[in-house]
Amino acid sequence: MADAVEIRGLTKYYGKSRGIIDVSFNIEEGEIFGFIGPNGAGKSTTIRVMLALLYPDSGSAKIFGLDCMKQSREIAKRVGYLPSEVFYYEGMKVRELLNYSASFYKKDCSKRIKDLSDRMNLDLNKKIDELSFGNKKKVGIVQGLLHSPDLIILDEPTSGLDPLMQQTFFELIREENKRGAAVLMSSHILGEVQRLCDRVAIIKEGRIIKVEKISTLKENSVRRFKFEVESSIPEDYFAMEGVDGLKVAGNVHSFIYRGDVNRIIKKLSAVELVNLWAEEPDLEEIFLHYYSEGV
Ligand SMILES: Nc1ncnc2c1ncn2[C@@H]1O[C@H](COP(=O)(O)OP(=O)(O)OP(=O)(O)O)[C@@H](O)[C@H]1O
Repeated sequence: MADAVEIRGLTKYYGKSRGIIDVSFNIEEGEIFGFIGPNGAGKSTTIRVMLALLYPDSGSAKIFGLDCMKQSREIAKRVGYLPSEVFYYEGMKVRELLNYSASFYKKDCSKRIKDLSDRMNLDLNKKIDELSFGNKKKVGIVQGLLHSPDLIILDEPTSGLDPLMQQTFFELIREENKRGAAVLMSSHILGEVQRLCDRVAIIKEGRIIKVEKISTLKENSVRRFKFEVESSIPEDYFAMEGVDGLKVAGNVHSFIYRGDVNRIIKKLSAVELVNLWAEEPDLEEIFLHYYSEGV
């Protein structure tokens, strides 16, 4: 069975300026895949090529085994897309706009429209120009999901949604995923990628620097240790590979550790401890680590 997404060596320049360079990754069927990097890293460019809104200079992009350039019409029936910014014909009512969108798919989407709008607390009888930015975003979400797509592409989906609505939105995406849809979500907010995704591609200055399982990213990388000792220990006791940013305040020591946890536990076990905290850093710290090392 073909992967939901297969991107190989995708490169796109805007004139002389870099868009994306040699981007490759796969998304398996049923997977929730995160795409993270700061503004301008190349997330939207990659997504626009996948949707045939941009033509790449080289490389290939396939969705369900279909070529994104040559078979974009077939692909469109199976893909739901939420762009980072949504623009609408302002004169329309929400219901009219959604029915109009549904007419492209040649199937009855009325129940889905009602269910999704209820879930998102969206009033179908409002005029588009009466809606706030957040409510327009909700229209985009319903529009992207109303045909029960097999692949959902979300470009910075949560900007403009309040925290409660973000929660509802994530639940909705999880349900769509249980229904069988694969998901690609771009974001520069690591917390939300961490909450939702199975795997993540990290993009920096147009290039993929890492594709990793969220669980591996969290497990195999940095941990923050803080501990209180009974009596003072030599300052260089923890001068070992993997230990970074050692701070000592009275009897309380703290540092960031990267590497096999057993090594550091053995080292710690020889010290008389009063208290110990070992914290799992969030993706933000891990991400910064990758960035600072320029991996
Ligand atoms: N239409 C365009 N013309 C020229 N350069 C562009 C154009 N669109 C994007 N770029 C450049 O391509 C690079 C990648 O931009 P892209 O929008 O793909 O990044 P992004 O990761 O999606 O960031 P953001 O979150 O800000 O949208 C940036 O350096 C950007 O300046």
